[in-house]
Amino acid sequence: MQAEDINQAVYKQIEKNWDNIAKPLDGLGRFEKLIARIGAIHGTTEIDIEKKAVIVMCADNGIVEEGVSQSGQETTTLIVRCLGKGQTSVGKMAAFVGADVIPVDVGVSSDEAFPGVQNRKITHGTGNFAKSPSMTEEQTLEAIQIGIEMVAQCKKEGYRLLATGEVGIGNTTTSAAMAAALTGCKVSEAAGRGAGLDDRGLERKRQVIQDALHHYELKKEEPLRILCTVGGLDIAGLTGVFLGGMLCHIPIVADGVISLVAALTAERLVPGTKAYMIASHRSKEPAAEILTKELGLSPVIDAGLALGEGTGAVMMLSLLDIARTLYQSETTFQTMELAPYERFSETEESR
Ligand SMILES: Cc1cc2ncn([C@H]3O[C@H](COP(=O)(O)O)[C@@H](O)[C@H]3O)c2cc1C
Ligand SMILES: O=C(O)c1cccnc1
Repeated sequence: MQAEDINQAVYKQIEKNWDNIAKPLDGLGRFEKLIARIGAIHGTTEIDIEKKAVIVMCADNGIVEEGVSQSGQETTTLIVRCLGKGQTSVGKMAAFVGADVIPVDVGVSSDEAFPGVQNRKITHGTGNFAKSPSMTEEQTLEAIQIGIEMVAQCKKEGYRLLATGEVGIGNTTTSAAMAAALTGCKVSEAAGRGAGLDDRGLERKRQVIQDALHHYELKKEEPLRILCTVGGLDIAGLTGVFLGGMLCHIPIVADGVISLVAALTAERLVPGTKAYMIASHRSKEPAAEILTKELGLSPVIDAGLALGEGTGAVMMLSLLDIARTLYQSETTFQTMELAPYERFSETEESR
């Protein structure tokens, strides 16, 4: 599979349209480029991001047995139960922003039927990668397929912009392990406190990841094996969402470290997929910065967010909406009877 290029002619036209808005050239900074990229992905200079949603992949992680999270595994079930009713952080924030929340159970350990959550359960939580690989290749591919299908379904339903989120206690451990394996960075540079781990816990988390990476001898060039071995069903599902964005021409706004590790996995599986990704924020988890650098993405919000569920991505949806409002507005040099700025040098680098 190869990623299709985004529409460069549309991108350039949107850049020009921005210059016609009565403001300093490039005054809206990276938002101008992001709106241009959204239009280029959609293939039109008319930016329509009215219908949007956050897809929240939910799954349990066997590695929690090793004491790598401040919370117990049962917490995932409690959060997912509330998520389906719109009662968690992402539900409240998405309602404010006008985005739908689409929660998907790809592997929560309990057998509970969660109203408001799509049941695509592959298995009841993953294996503990300190003892055996998290998932089989079959399970991993199934989760990726589900992510792609979710985006294809959203496309059919008229969604124009999607964001990623997750719920799964222990998933900052799977993410840090994957980030270290995919980039070759040190475990100490990748692993953070997740949802509030104390000093001893953080030490244990680093050791567990270190031991596993030593044991499995994962190579950077094996993204699928890395995902199967130390990843999780939520990350695999999100990898599918990013691939789906590229296949269906829908921009995907990435949340924090868990989403970003899925984003890098998607890019490694199908180079070029990153053109369809938008980074939302600079997560407090240290691996996030390494991952965005590797992807060449520039997160916009820098507020020490460490919440997950897709909350940072949902905040970014509202910022994109604000930028879009100005782009589509009548605040042009013509309507304001002002002379437009002129670009003296039209070289690519100067823009
Ligand atoms: C009450 C609560 C609500 C959450 N919502 C998202 N997360 C976030 O924290 C979890 C990952 O952190 P770790 O790897 O340290 O377990 C994920 O579920 C993530 O979405 C939560 C965590 C908790 C405790
Ligand atoms: O970066 C994230 O997405 C994150 C950080 C801490 C806890 N949960 C998620």
